[in-house]
Amino acid sequence: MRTGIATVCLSGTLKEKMQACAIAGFDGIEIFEQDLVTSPLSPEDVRAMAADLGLGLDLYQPFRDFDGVTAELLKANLRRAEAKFKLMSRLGMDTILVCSNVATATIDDDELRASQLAQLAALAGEHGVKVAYEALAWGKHVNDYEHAHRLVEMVDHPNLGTCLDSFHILSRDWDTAPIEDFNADKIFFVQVADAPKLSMDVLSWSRHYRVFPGEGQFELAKFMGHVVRAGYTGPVSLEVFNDVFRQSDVERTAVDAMRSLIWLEEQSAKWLESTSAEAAAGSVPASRRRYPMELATLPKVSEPAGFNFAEVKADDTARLEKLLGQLGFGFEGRHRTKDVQLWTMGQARVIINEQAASHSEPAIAALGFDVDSPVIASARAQQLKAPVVQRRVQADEEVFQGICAPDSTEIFLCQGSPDGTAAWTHEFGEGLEHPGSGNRAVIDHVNLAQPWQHFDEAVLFYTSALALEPQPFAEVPSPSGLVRSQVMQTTDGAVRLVLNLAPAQQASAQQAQSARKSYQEHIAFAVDDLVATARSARDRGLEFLQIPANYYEDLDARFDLEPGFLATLKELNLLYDRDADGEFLHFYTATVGSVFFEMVERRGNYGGYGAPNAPVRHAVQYDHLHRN
Ligand SMILES: O=C(O)c1ccc(O)c(O)c1
Ligand SMILES: [Mg+2]
Repeated sequence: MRTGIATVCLSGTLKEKMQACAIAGFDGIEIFEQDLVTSPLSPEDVRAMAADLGLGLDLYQPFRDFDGVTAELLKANLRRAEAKFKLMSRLGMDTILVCSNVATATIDDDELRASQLAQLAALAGEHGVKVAYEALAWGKHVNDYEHAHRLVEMVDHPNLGTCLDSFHILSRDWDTAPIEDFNADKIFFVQVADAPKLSMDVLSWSRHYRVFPGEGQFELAKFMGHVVRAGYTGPVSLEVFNDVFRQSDVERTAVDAMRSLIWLEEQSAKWLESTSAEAAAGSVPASRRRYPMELATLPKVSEPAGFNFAEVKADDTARLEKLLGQLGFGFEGRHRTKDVQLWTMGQARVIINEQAASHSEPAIAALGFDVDSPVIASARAQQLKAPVVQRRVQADEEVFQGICAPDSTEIFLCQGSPDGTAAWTHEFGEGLEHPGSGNRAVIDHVNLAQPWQHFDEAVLFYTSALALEPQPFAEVPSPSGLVRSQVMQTTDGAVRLVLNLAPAQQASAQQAQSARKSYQEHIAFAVDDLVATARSARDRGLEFLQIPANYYEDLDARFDLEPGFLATLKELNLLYDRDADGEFLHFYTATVGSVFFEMVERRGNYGGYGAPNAPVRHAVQYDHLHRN
């Protein structure tokens, strides 16, 4: 698959964008007119620079408001087009994108449109240029890709084809299956963009909220599958208008973009395989049909089987130790060579890193996941451009495969074991009898704070590298703003990550210096009997997050709880939720540095996180932060 990206996706000057695209490994780019017009580089400079960088200049765009106009306007439009064709010859480019008319079209007549497009194609032919006609979702008369394709077929000129842009097609919910029957020679270009499903006017949605494939909710593998089956072999190019990406670090965004295409390529191959197997079921055995477009695949991984460990950092290590002890964790000792401690409760393993926490580091420094094959999982992540974590290891210590997540949490791919134990724990606590409390517990979920400019990147990272499935996101009200919360989990719920986009902080001078510190992160542990766990923790002096009395009144109103049970919840600062599948009890500890813990009990098949209680938690924590 030939990969591409439009310069409009990125921040910086044309030169910076081109360099970042080359570093990220793109085959080619689309030059957005604005980027050229505002550049000090001459067209010849751009052409030479692209050649030096090994970047193809695959598409010049956009050319607007050409078709369906009066004879007078057509003349002016053809003149305007010819100027661009001449410019393209200096750039060494051969394909231009022409958008369906959104502004100046006054005549809604396919015969007229076809004759005007035919004149454009003839002129383009004289300049060796190919015109890719694209139906914008908000085009005045042409806003459906099949309509654009029909016009191209009517004109039937070798210099006129269509551009398929997934956004314009999927935002309108058009069926993508008819693409398969398109004549591949008439598809000149393919643009891909994903987007969250939003209800707003489609132009605003398109210009501000597009994201890279895998970061939104469109069925892009299916779209691409149809394109591949049509026999298309040209560039597959990202065209993502996004307010955040346009102001983020250019090289980093280009890598995120490249990751999305590598992932999409694999997903498209999978979609093709699964749908051709379906079609062939019962008749000929499913053979892998070959298509003219070669689709690369990645090392295959299945979902992680569980959390292997979580590693936390805080300035006040002693307070962290105290908190874990009060929760019922046992101290398993220090590492033989590193400044870390191991605490366990059942199969929940927490490492306290005693190195001073820097303000730019996340409170949850590392997470270990149980996978079938750490080497294969690591190879996959690296092919998806995940940076590798370098950690010192001694000769006799377990070597972990580590990769770095976008929020700089280190992700370790660990060998899972059938009984849930971990071999590396022997490196801790020489001479110590293992004093773990014997209570059953596992890491239930981990809540990670995401810097606002890397949220979408994180969703794609965990989807593509770790095979977690993004759930529809929620917005949780908190005193400092709405917190966007996105659950990423395995099908069986054994691994659940909650990504939180913290609202911009109204930072005091001190907080501004340590912006990261105001993002809190937490680890939740599941136990069998939450009330008993809470009572023991209280007896050991645990500092619970104090829940306001109003909460319990509201709880009673909503659920009509048995009075004794309600009194127990209130007495122990427990939170409660119930849905059709089961019940959920949980409590939170006070925060140390920027990390806190949660204890949960899931009853029945409750699969959520106590979302209705999240605003209470945020409000109480806010109160604490601003009181101290
Ligand atoms: O928003 C636009 O105007 C616009 C321009 C060019 C494109 O290829 C496109 O998809 C949208
Ligand atoms: Mg487009």
